Amino acid sequence: MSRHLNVVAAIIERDGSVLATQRATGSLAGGWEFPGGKVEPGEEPREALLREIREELDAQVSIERHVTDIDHAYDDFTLHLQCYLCHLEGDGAYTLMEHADARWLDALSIDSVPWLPADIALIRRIKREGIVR
Ligand SMILES: Nc1nc2c([nH]c(=O)n2[C@H]2C[C@H](O)[C@@H](COP(=O)(O)OP(=O)(O)OP(=O)(O)O)O2)c(=O)[nH]1
Repeated sequence: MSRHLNVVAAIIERDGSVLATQRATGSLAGGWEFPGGKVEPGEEPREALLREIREELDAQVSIERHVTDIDHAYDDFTLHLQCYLCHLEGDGAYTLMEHADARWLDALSIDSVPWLPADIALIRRIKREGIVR
C-alpha cells in the first residue's frame, strides 16, 4: 500500500512575487516548492502551517486565505497539498533552516526553477489568480 501524505504549503506573497524554496534532501532534492510540510496528528492545517514556517524559515506569517488543494500521485506516495496565501510578519526577514536556496519569483520568473511535479498545477492557479504579476 502506498503512503498518503497530508501536507500544507505557504504561498508567501510580497509585491506580486512569491517565495520559492529548494529542497535540500531526499528523493525530491533540488526541486522547488512552497515552504510547509506534513500536518501532524491532531493538528489543524493552519496551525501546522505556522509551525512549519517557524521551523523552516524561523519566521512568522499571517495567513490571508486558503487558495486551493492539490492532489498528486508520485511513484511511491500520494499527496494532498493544502495551499494558503500568506505574508511575512514584521520586517520580512527569514532564515533558511532546512532548504538549499530560496528566491522571490514574479510572473516573469516563476517558471525559471524546476518546481516539484505536484506544484505545476498550483503555479498555473497562482498566475490565473494574479497572485504573481
Ligand atoms: N512543503 C511542500 N511540500 C511539497 C510541495 N509540493 C510537493 O510535492 N511537496 C511534497 C514534498 C514532500 O514529499 C512532502 C512534504 O513533506 P516533508 O517531508 O517536507 O514534510 P516535513 O517538513 O513535515 O518533513 P519531515 O519533518 O518529515 O522531515 O510534500 C510544496 O509545494 N511544499
